[in-house]
Amino acid sequence: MPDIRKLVILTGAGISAESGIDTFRAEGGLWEQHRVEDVATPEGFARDPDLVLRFYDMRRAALAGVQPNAAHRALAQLEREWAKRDGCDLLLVTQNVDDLHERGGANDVLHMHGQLNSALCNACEARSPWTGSMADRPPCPVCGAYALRPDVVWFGEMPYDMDTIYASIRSADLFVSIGTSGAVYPAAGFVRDAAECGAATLELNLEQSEGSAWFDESRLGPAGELVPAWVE
Ligand SMILES: CC(C)NC(=O)[C@H](Cc1c[nH]c2ccccc12)NC(=O)[C@H](CCCC/N=C(/NCCC(=O)O)S[C@H]1O[C@H](COP(=O)(O)OP(=O)(O)OC[C@H]2O[C@@H](n3cnc4c(N)ncnc43)[C@H](O)[C@@H]2O)[C@@H](O)[C@H]1O)NC(=O)OCc1ccccc1
Repeated sequence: MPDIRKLVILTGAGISAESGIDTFRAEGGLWEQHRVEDVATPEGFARDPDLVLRFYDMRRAALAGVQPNAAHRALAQLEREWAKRDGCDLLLVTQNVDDLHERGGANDVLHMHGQLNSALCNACEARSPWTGSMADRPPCPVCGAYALRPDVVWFGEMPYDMDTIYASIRSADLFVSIGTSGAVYPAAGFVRDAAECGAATLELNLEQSEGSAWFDESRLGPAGELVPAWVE
């Protein structure tokens, strides 16, 4: 990648599939087990907060039983190499709320849809590292209010750090998408934004996605094989 200086990488649930984390739309995936409207919307939280808090407690607890895979580790290695190259920028943005990029060795990961290991207080808006349960309604560690919610972006809510993401996409030489179905916006629109700003675009995915037509190149296969091969 000699002529690439500005690189943006977007990841989705597919990069964590080989670690044993359910994807969303696969057979038996998360959205088959739970109605999105009930567990991943502000309205669902208002209607039945216990159901939502238990849903995220279950996913948070499951994190302890999984490990990063070769794809996570390869991106961490790329991050280290890229940091040594003068005038080169790498933005690693993920839709995933798991912590496998960081446990795979990556330091600078932008979680545009939030993180399971973080609590958001609806009273003081503080964010607190969180690894335990939230269903037993603990108080906010900052203001003491009983108003904690999972620090994740639900449908209808604005994703995090969109200005940073769009600024990087606008100046990118290469946009790479890994393990995402291209079904959820605004993330699903990034490839089009990048292409319109003149970036080359590459997709690494198990199968064709809803956005495949927008990529210059699509390599199909498991991320655990495709990503280390691409990074090499
Ligand atoms: C369903 C969809 C049509 N709806 C939306 O997109 C909505 C509404 C909307 C907005 N704009 C639109 C435009 C058109 C239509 C609709 C909309 N979007 C929103 O509400 C967003 C907020 C969306 C975020 C919701 N929260 C999530 N997650 C956090 C919670 C939680 O995790 O519980 S979304 C969640 O689902 C998405 C799942 O997608 P994937 O990660 O791709 O997973 P999926 O299972 O679908 O696919 C896996 C892929 O991996 C591949 N794979 C599997 N195994 C492997 C393997 N081993 N190797 C490689 N690949 C593999 C498979 O082949 C597959 O392709 C991810 O984004 C994930 O974060 N907010 C917003 O728009 O705010 C206003 C706004 C306006 C302007 C600008 C900014 C904002």
